[in-house]
Amino acid sequence: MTRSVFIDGAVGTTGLEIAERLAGRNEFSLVRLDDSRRKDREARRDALNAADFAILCLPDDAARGAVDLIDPASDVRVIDASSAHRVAQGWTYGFPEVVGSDAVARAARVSNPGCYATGFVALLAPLVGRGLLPADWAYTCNAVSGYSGGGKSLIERFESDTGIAWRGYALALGHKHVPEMQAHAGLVLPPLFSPAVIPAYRGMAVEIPLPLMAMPGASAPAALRECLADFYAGSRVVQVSGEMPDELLLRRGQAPSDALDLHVFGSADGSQARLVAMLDNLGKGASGAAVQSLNLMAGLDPASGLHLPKD
Ligand SMILES: NC(=O)C1=CN([C@@H]2O[C@H](COP(=O)(O)OP(=O)(O)OC[C@H]3O[C@@H](n4cnc5c(N)ncnc54)[C@H](OP(=O)(O)O)[C@@H]3O)[C@@H](O)[C@H]2O)C=CC1
Ligand SMILES: CC(=O)N[C@@H](CCC(=O)OP(=O)(O)O)C(=O)O
Repeated sequence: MTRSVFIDGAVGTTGLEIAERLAGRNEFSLVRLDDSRRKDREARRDALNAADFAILCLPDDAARGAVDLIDPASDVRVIDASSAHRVAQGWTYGFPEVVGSDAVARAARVSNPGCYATGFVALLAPLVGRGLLPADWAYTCNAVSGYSGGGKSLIERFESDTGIAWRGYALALGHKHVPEMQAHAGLVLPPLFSPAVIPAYRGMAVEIPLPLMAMPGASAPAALRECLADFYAGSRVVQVSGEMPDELLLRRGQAPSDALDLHVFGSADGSQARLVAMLDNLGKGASGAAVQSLNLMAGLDPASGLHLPKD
């Protein structure tokens, strides 16, 4: 059976990468609006209501507007790549490894996790959920992202001003991922989140420093690593490193990847740890995650069409 998929925002950064992952697959047929109609409200309304699946690759306000265009009688199932619905009632968080594959497979409305939130939630949700780290700690998170994370406008900026070596932002501490980071990691307090952009197109590192000696009831680094390895055992997307490499590198010109690699680094006496997630902001951080959810919703192998290391 071939299912129709309408990507609203198909010529944006995320939309193009989703189309690339679906190209050549006969389980899906892509519905396209030509350039003159891709922002036409009526054309979009028709396409949204007629498709089996709609994937919204739009700015937040436009994504909310797209959902408003859907007729309550339409059978279309929606995956929203924006941050509009990540803590909204009636939406399933599209992180099957964390919320369960069945929940995503059944859902009519799926909200794709934010790229930074993917790393943060992947590291903390199992550890807090299984009681190895306290839910009521004031967590901090430092992260760097490739500039494609900011969509067309940031790509244009970094590619025209090649002198930028580092761009700190969200300095007023109100980054839009904080609500989903708190909610889906199961935290009492919002994390203090410090993101930055580096002059690489894609790739990101998300780090959570842990002063374990001060954290009530916190487990030792080895136990944290074992818990994550057990939680993600069998996943083809999420890998937990069994070792502590001397360094972690993001490279310019990195190939697209839908993998998510997790690391636990601990001090020799076990009193401190650094949790680190490495991923492609356009892969498991956006388009790869959307395709993984689409596969599950269509009853297919969740890894179909994904860029993953060979087994
Ligand atoms: N880039 C990333 O790493 C990630 C992005 N996301 C999210 O995915 C969504 C898309 O982001 P991204 O692809 O990066 O953004 P881009 O800016 O690259 O693309 C957005 C696309 O949406 C189109 N668009 C804007 N308004 C409308 C509208 N009213 N109707 C139809 N099309 C419209 C734009 O058109 P035009 O080309 O004319 O500007 C553009 O093609 C955002 O919500 C973003 O936050 C999520 C995770 C990661
Ligand atoms: C580098 C950069 O600007 N990144 C984006 C987040 C990318 C992402 O995950 O976007 P969504 O939340 O829309 O899914 C930002 O910080 O706003």
